[in-house]
Amino acid sequence: MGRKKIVAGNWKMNMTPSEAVTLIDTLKPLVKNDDVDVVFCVPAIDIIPAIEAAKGSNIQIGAENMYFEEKGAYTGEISPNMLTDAGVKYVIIGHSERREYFAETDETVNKKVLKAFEHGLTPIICCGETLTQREQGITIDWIRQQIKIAFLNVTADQAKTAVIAYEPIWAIGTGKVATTEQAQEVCSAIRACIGEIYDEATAEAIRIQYGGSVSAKSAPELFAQADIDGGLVGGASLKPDFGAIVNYNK
Ligand SMILES: O=C(CO)COP(=O)(O)O
Repeated sequence: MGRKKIVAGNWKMNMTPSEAVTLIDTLKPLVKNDDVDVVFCVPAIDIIPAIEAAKGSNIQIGAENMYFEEKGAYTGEISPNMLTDAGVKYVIIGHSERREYFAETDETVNKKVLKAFEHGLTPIICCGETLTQREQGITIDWIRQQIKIAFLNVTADQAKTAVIAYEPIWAIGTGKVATTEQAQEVCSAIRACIGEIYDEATAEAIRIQYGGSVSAKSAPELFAQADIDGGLVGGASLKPDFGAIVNYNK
């Protein structure tokens, strides 16, 4: 049994609530594809209007981040309960921009991943190397470390339902997409690492996305790779192009 593809948009810090509704109305008819799970990860303030706007479509709404505590004195943070109560199913954890600008670490990523599973949220767990790391030949070592810490104390049953997004930092927002071979090589190493931590069945079940300058042009070849189960799309998820990316196989 094959893994179902999953294509997620990461809107980052774009779209006001009213712009979110307009964009979803525009994209709704373009992102129909029974072969693909379609997720729009939107800013927290857009979640409620986005869920309303996406009703009756195949679009699921995700969050871009959440905190790892249940509630309390954490000014500015969003709790897992707030997300599930609003109808959110997916949450991006540990995006490289969160790690770079908001001091997230492999350890906080792990806490958030555990908390997401506790609440029945599917985490989209991000990993990726810098250009320097790639040039120094330590990409696979680095990614394995990120994965091993992110999955500490995660059970095999939980891991089977997780999504991992491999996003080379040098390919994000740069128009520099990793070559198909580079992307497949790392996604295959991630699957092997999951196999080592858990077992073959877990490695086969987990879904691994590629992210970094994914476009309507690059998506078909990327998503056809054995270990690439879809994409996490930034810039192109804000445009009608996203419809073509979701329909990469048509
Ligand atoms: O960071 C990304 C998705 O999370 C990728 O962004 P771009 O598609 O804009 O390169």
